[in-house]
Amino acid sequence: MENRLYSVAQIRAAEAAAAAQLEAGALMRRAGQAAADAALALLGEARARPVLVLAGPGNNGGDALEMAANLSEAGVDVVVLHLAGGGKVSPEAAQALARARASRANFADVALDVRDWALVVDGLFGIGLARPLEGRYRELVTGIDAVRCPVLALDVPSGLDADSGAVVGPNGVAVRATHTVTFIGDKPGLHTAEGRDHAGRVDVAGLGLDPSLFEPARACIAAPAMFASRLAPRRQNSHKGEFGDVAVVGGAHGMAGAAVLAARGALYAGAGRVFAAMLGPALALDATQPELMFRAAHDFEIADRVLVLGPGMGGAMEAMRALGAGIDGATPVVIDADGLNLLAASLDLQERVARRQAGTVVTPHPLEAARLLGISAHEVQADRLGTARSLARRLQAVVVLKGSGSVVARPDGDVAINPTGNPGLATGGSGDVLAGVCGALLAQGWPAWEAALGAVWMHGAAADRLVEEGIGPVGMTAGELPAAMRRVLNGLVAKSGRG
Ligand SMILES: NC(=O)C1=CN([C@@H]2O[C@H](COP(=O)(O)OP(=O)(O)OC[C@H]3O[C@@H](n4cnc5c(N)ncnc54)[C@H](O)[C@@H]3O)[C@@H](O)[C@H]2O)[C@@H](O)CC1
Ligand SMILES: [K+]
Repeated sequence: MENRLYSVAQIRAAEAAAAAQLEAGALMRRAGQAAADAALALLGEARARPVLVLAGPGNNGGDALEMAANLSEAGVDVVVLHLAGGGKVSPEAAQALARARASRANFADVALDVRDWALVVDGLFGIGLARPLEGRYRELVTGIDAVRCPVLALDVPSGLDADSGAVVGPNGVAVRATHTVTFIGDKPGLHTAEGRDHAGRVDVAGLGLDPSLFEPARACIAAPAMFASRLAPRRQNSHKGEFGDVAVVGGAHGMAGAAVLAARGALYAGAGRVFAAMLGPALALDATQPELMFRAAHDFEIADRVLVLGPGMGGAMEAMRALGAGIDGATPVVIDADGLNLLAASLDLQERVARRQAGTVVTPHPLEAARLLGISAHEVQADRLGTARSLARRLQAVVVLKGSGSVVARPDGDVAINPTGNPGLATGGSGDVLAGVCGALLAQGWPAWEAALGAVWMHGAAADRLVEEGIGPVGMTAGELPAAMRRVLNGLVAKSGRG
C-alpha cells in the first residue's frame, strides 16, 4: 500500500521500537530538524519578520523547542511562547528546552497580535492530546485564526484527533494550519472529517525509521495507482456490448432529476448502454442527453444489468420491492440515497445484501450511515474510519462514506481515504452522479473495491478541475460533473497506455 496511514497506537509502537535502538533524544532532534527545514522552506526570502513558536508541555513542545533552536542558529528571529504545563517532562523535552534557552531564540509571553509574524508554528500538542483545549491553550488556538501569515503545525494541528480527524471535545477548538509536517508516518485524521480544514498541506518526515519497525498499515490515501490496472485503453475493435449496461432504478414522482443525473454519470464514465428505470412517470426523453433510455421500473428486465439502486427512489412499497429485486439479483449493484434509507429500515434486506455474490458498493453520506448503524451522525463523524469499517463488515460490501476525505472501506477492514474533491461537491445531485459513475465502472468489469476507489477519486478530481476553471466551488452544479469527470478518466486512460 502506498501513501500509508498509521494509527496513533502504530506510530507509538514504531517510535518505541526505534527509540530502543537510538541514543536518547535522537528522534526529537530529527523532528526538530525536519520541522526547521519545513519552516525555512515556507519562509523563503521572508526573513525580516520574526517567527513565533508555540511550545506546549509535552514532547510536541520538545519538537518545537528543538526547531526554535535550529531556526535561530540559521539566523531567523525566533520568539518562543513556552507553556510549561506543570506535569512531568520527558528527559528529551527537558534537553530541548535547555538547548532552546541557550540559543538566540527569545522566550516571551506575547500576545499573538502584537507583531507582524512571518510564520506561526504550532507545537502545543500532538498525538498526546488527551482532552479538549481550554484556558490559555484555547485562547491561543483561537487567536491563530486571526493571523495573516502561514501557520505550520508540528505533527498534528493542536486540538485535532490524529486518528479520526475530529476536533476534540464538544465545542472544541483546533489549530487551523496552512501546512503540517507530520512525524514518523502519516495519520488518517489529517485527511478526513475536520482534518483537511485544519492540517492544510501535509508533508511527512519519516525521521529515518526502518520500515520493518512498523505494523502493517490498514489505511492509505487513495491514488490512481490503486485502480490503474483497470484503465487499459480500449481496443479499436470494440463494441458497446463490451462496456456493459447500467440501469438506474429510482426517479419516483417529483425526483426524476436524481435518476437522470446518476444515468448521465454512468454514460460519461463509459457504460455501453444506460437505462433509467423510473418508479414515477417514465420520461419519454432527456432532450439534452438523448442517449439515455427511459423505462418504467415495474416491467423493466433487470437481469444482466448493473444496477444503481436509489437515486430519487422514494420510500414507497414499490421502491422497496424494486430494491429487494435488485439486491437478490446476480449482477453488481450500487446502493445509494433512498435505497440506503430503505435498507436501514429492513434488517432482512441488510442480510440479503450481506449474502450477495456479485460486487456491492454502498455510498452513504454520514446521516445515511448513521441510520444504517442506528447511531447519530455526530458519532459517525467522530470515527469515520471505524464507522465505514463496521458498515462494510456488516453488509459484506464496499462502503464509501462520503464527506470531506471520503472513506472507502472493505469488509476485511482495509480503508482508503480519498484526497480529491472540494466543497463544490456539497450540492444536490453530486452523490447521484457519483453512484452512476461507480455503476459504469462495475459494468465495465471493475471489481467493487477498484470501482469505488476510481469513482470517488475521479468524481473529486472532476470537481477540482471545475474549481481550477473558475466553475466553483461556489455555484458548481452536479450536472457539470459528468463531463469534467470524463476528461479526468480519459486523461488517466491515456497515461496508462503504452508509450
Ligand atoms: N512518541 C513519538 O512517536 C515521537 C514523538 N514526538 C513528538 O511528541 C509528540 C507526542 O508527545 P507527548 O506524548 O508528550 O504528547 P503531546 O506533546 O502531544 O502532549 C502531551 C502532554 O500534554 C498533556 N495534555 C494532553 N492534552 C492536554 C490538554 N488538552 N490540555 C493540557 N494538557 C494536555 C498531557 O498530559 C501530556 O503531558 C508527538 O506528537 C510528536 O510531536 C517526536 O519527538 C518524535 C517521536
Ligand atoms: K501541534
